[in-house]
Amino acid sequence: MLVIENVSKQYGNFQALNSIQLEFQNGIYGLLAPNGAGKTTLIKMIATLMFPTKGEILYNGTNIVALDDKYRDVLGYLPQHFGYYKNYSPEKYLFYLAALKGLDKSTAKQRINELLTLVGLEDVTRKKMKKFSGGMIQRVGIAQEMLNDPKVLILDEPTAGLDPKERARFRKILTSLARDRIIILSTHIVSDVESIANQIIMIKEKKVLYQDTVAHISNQLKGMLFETEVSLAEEDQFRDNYQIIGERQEQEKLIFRFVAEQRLEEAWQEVIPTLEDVFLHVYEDDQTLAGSMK
Ligand SMILES: Nc1ncnc2c1ncn2[C@@H]1O[C@H](COP(=O)(O)OP(=O)(O)OP(=O)(O)O)[C@@H](O)[C@H]1O
Repeated sequence: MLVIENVSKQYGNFQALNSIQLEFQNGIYGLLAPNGAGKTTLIKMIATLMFPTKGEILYNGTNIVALDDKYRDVLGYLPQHFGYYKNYSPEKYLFYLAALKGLDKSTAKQRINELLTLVGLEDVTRKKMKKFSGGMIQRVGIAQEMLNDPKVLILDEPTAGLDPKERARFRKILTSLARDRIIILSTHIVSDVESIANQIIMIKEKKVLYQDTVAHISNQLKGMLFETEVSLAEEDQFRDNYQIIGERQEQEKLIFRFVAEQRLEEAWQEVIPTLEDVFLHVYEDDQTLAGSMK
């Protein structure tokens, strides 16, 4: 088990995270927040690339800094951008990394074969990576992180630049890996984690706002989310009165999806809230969201 115990992080005078308290068991955790909320900071501390200003991170009860190499042996970390040799094939690249990690040749051979099959690259093991798509490179990244069979696998915005099909494939691979390890996936894209995460962690104003299941978090807006038709003449007033979460135009009418304390009009249709609705609701006033929606 991994525990983040009252962790704060300060960059000079700037506080990036404040009293973060989290617990991780085996399974997938989606760290979901807009850019700039502190995801990378948190992830770098879990990966021991940075240290908390206050508090500590414990793996099975011991501070990860004290565990040192023993912790790094069970850790896999895929950063936002990872370096690889374009002219290498995945097989050659993984052999090279396996040697650096001290795996013997026959263990490495078997493991690399298994991993390249797991990530669906078995037909291109000897092709140069310079010809690979973004999704294929990310799959090489996962294989690379899995070489030492980590018990804590951390991925920072791993789906950036992937198309929907590649994202779906990525989710499937992670699900297959989550049975016997902790997977922490940071993203600002709700659909990356909505269907696969056992728990979602949302950070707001430098603190943990939620650590809960998708269903429980979505329920936060139960009874408060509606859709209704609004004429163009009523549009401005409606926008002033309610938080609009989504909108579409149908013929001459606008259909708004919005939050209100309770149902005030017969015509309002109550709708079932999704994680995306809660995300948009929670981060509405967050200046960082503007950047993450680009
Ligand atoms: N080395 C640093 N010195 C000063 N401020 C920093 C440093 N690193 C990050 N920050 C600030 O801390 C805040 C959190 O940054 P962080 O990179 O953790 O956010 P994030 O949620 O991961 O966003 P992104 O996805 O854009 O990386 C931001 O306001 C950022 O400007």
